[in-house]
Amino acid sequence: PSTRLPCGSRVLDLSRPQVMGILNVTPDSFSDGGQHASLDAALRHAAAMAAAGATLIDVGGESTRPGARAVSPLEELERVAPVVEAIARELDVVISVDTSTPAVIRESARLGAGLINDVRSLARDGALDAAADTGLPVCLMHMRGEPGDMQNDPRYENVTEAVFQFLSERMAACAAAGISPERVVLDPGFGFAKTLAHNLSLFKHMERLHELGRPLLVGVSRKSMVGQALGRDVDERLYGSLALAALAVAKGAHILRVHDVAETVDVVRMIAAVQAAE
Ligand SMILES: Nc1nc2[nH]c(SCC(=O)O)nc2c(=O)[nH]1
Repeated sequence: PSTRLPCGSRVLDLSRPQVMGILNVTPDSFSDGGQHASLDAALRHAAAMAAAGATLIDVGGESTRPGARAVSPLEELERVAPVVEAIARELDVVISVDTSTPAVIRESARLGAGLINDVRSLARDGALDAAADTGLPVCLMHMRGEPGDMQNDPRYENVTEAVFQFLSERMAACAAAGISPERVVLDPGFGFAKTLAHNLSLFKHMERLHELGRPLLVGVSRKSMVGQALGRDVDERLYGSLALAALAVAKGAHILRVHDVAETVDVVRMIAAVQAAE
């Protein structure tokens, strides 16, 4: 695939791995404890992540951790829009908006977002058209069901093949809606409708997804797969998250969605130093 990804007014250089900093603007986000609910705190956090080397900031107004309660489109818009507008004004980063809501997709694009990141792969009514109309790239991610029920005994014959098939189908749906494959980024959806065994197997066989011919985005930072594999609480998952970041880069991932930007940037730079050697 081309190593350049146009993201609105900016271009992302995917010839090297890019780090996407997570900015939760939800009152119940599991790892930030909703501390970024206020706009200036959110902007300060985004600025710190950009300074640490994040080239994308992922703004999410809906917590999609297992069991999270639903948020109304208006409430989601009120959380997200001011933050997108402020970051677009203040920072030189690609703004990714983590949303499934057509109104938020449209308004965020108008305010300067450069990437639509929908964990539901534009399944909601109007989402495909909204994303198509923005002209922005979109990240499609594998999930089954909803955050409220997705962890109720998920089963797969072969989880990697199921993810491959799902992403292939969603890319086709995008193409049919006028979103060309060149605008698509793919994501295995770690932690969404998957057991630990599913997450580990999917990670092990992640290279299979390169056969779809699109950049890969990987989000495993501080997730339960690290917690369950190591027996660590959410604020003790840095080392496990960095191990997975390194392995994802080794497996050809293009974008890493993380909480701990500075640490992950050093992992990426160290790997790049070795790969650049004679
Ligand atoms: N594209 C993409 N978007 C995401 N949004 C979340 S929210 C849950 C959490 O951060 O634990 N995860 C992901 C992910 O893995 N990929």
